[in-house]
Amino acid sequence: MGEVDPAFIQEPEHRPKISYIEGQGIPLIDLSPIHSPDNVSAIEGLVKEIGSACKEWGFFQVINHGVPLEKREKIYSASRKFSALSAEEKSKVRKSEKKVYGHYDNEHTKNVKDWREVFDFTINDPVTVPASPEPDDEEVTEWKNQWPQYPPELREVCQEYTQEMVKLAYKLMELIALSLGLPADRFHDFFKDQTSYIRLNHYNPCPAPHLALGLGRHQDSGVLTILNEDDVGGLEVKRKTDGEWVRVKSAPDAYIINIGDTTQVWTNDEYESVEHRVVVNSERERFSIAFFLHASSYTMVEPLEELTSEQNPAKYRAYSWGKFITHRKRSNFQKLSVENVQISHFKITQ
Ligand SMILES: O=C(O)CCC(=O)C(=O)O
Ligand SMILES: [Fe+2]
Repeated sequence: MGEVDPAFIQEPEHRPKISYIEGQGIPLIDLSPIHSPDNVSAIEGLVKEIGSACKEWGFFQVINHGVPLEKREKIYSASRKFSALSAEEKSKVRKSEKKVYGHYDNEHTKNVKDWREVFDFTINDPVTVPASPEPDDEEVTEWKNQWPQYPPELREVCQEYTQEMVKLAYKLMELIALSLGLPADRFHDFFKDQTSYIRLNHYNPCPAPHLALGLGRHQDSGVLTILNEDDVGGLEVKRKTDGEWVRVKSAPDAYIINIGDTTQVWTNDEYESVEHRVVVNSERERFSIAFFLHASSYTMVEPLEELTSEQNPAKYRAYSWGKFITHRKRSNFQKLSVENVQISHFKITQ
């Protein structure tokens, strides 16, 4: 049994189990119909599948998504090269409270250290956001990317990959809108100046995988996440039906999609954002790439009017997306004595 710094050790109830349940039930959805949009009945079938997946799991996988394999291979290759650089080299693009994108290996989830390193970049560089989380402060600031010298192609392959993610994200949001009985383009306006970003994840082999987690349990705070993982595995989803952790077994060439907190609020809890975490192992390193679809910073997030009624009143107060992310970014670099800002803080209690 290996030993790790106590900062990584999870409380006993959050440690991974030795044996795990493989998430066979996680829906696998074939997106082929989106490439022939005139086939109305195929689209209708797809919309139904997406709707049930969002409702029952909050997680699903998609195949025939249209993202060229070559673009994904290129970004993985650059990500591997970057992760192999010396700590000193990587520290040149280190994330900090002021420089919020770049490399980081000291992240905590719920105050326990994660066994991973990340490289983050915003897809709209620079992105304009509030200068502080203070509600009355109207000042804005810009968050900019930091690109390393090596590998030189990193920036370009990331930009190419971004275009594919944005296209797929819009398609998925159209299907989600239709599944809620809304016009396909209902969500588009929220993304004019989107604050979406991409995270290249790297999980090293861990000497104590029974005590630590690659990434502690959490929900994604944005609209939707589009994740690709290599063949190592480790992502676990908290099954809605019984609260058990189940392992996602990624299908070849699939993307794993999950609903985020913003969508939960927009849909007034119709589609819930589900907890997930990453388990590590002692033998193989793991890479994954996550695209986080986020609204424009000036968006006020609140249940959509069409999805609320007298019988189903709004369950959340409106909150500013820009203030929310500014709050989150600030607390990422401080040890927390109170819980990070969550959508539950905006819940209306009757
Ligand atoms: O690496 C993974 O499989 C999941 C990463 C994730 O959930 C996240 O970065 O929010
Ligand atoms: Fe996540």
